Amino acid sequence: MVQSHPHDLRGKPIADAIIAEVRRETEMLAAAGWHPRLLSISIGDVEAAAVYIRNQKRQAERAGIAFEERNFPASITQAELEVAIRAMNADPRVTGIIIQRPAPAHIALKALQGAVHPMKDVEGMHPASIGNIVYNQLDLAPCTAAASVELLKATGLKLEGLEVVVVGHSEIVGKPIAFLLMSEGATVTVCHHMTRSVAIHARRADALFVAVGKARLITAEMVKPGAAVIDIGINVVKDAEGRESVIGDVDTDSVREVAAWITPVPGGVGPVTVAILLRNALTALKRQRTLYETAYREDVGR
Ligand SMILES: NC(=O)C1=CN([C@@H]2O[C@H](COP(=O)(O)OP(=O)(O)OC[C@H]3O[C@@H](n4cnc5c(N)ncnc54)[C@H](OP(=O)(O)O)[C@@H]3O)[C@@H](O)[C@H]2O)C=CC1
Ligand SMILES: Nc1nc(=O)c2c([nH]1)NC[C@@H]1CN(c3ccc(C(=O)N[C@@H](CCC(=O)O)C(=O)O)cc3)C=[N+]21
Repeated sequence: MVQSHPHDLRGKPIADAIIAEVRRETEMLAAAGWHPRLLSISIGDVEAAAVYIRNQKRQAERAGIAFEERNFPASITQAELEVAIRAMNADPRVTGIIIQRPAPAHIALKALQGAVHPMKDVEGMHPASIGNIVYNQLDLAPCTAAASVELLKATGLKLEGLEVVVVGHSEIVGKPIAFLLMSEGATVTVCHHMTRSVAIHARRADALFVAVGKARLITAEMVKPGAAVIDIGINVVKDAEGRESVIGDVDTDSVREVAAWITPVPGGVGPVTVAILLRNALTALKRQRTLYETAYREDVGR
């Protein structure tokens, strides 16, 4: 068990609160005959994603959402997968589709994500969903990005005018975080591998988001005293005895002395990411219900 520190901004209580709220709503929907059900697609060896899939399944069940895993052989083609996804799109019993990473090299994940119907895009990764966050419609955002912003909100800091720095600009994490924060009124600086001095930018930040995938990239002297630090990185490292452990992108022990809040890894962004996925599933189900009820309104089609 990892010890909790006074400056730690823990994800578990935030995730639990989101899941409890989702459960309350799924129970009401189920009573009206609307049963949320997620399908998880994994391709080939699932070892690297096994922990996340297990967590997703366990939390989905707590939230009153059915969760089914479909593992396809590594030899499956892109076209065959797209056919399978289209069948899930057309199946009214499927609320949402999750495409687990990593996938074999011959699979183009972006094209697969694009094959998921936007109404069933619970991961918020379809180009239409990404486009919506640019247009300030934030309710089906990419899970990890939304989770990171949710953690910042839990500090109670006012986002309007807040100086925020995001390190990393990937499509699934860094860029969506920047868009979400801009929508909330923050002043956002985005750093990446060509940024001349990440340290100079990072030190000005009231809130620092780090999504790079490099262990201990962010050290204490790069952090403004009193800042909130949201560590999204997941890195497997070995100690001197060869024991493996998971750490983030932030040198947590030194940064804890400077920051007012820091998200631990594990136990920070990860659990909230799963909770947001489930909240997205609820959002998707409610939209599907509205669509159905609109299409079959009495005054339509007569
Ligand atoms: N907790 C969670 O739910 C999730 C955690 N993750 C973790 O977050 C991390 C980032 O994931 P992801 O965004 O997918 O990774 P990518 O590898 O797609 O992106 C990494 C980003 O970091 C930038 N970068 C690389 N080196 C530096 C550097 N020295 N200084 C500043 N920026 C740099 C890259 O810039 P450029 O493109 O210019 O090279 C790129 O934008 C990983 O550790 C991943 O495991 C990811 C998803 C979910
Ligand atoms: N399209 C897509 N969507 C994703 O959501 C996505 C992805 N790609 N690529 C990989 C990352 C990783 N990810 C995590 C989810 C949960 C935990 C999680 O639950 N972590 C817990 C437990 C970890 C543990 O038990 O070791 C924690 O941090 O405390 C972590 C990481 C989602 N990802």
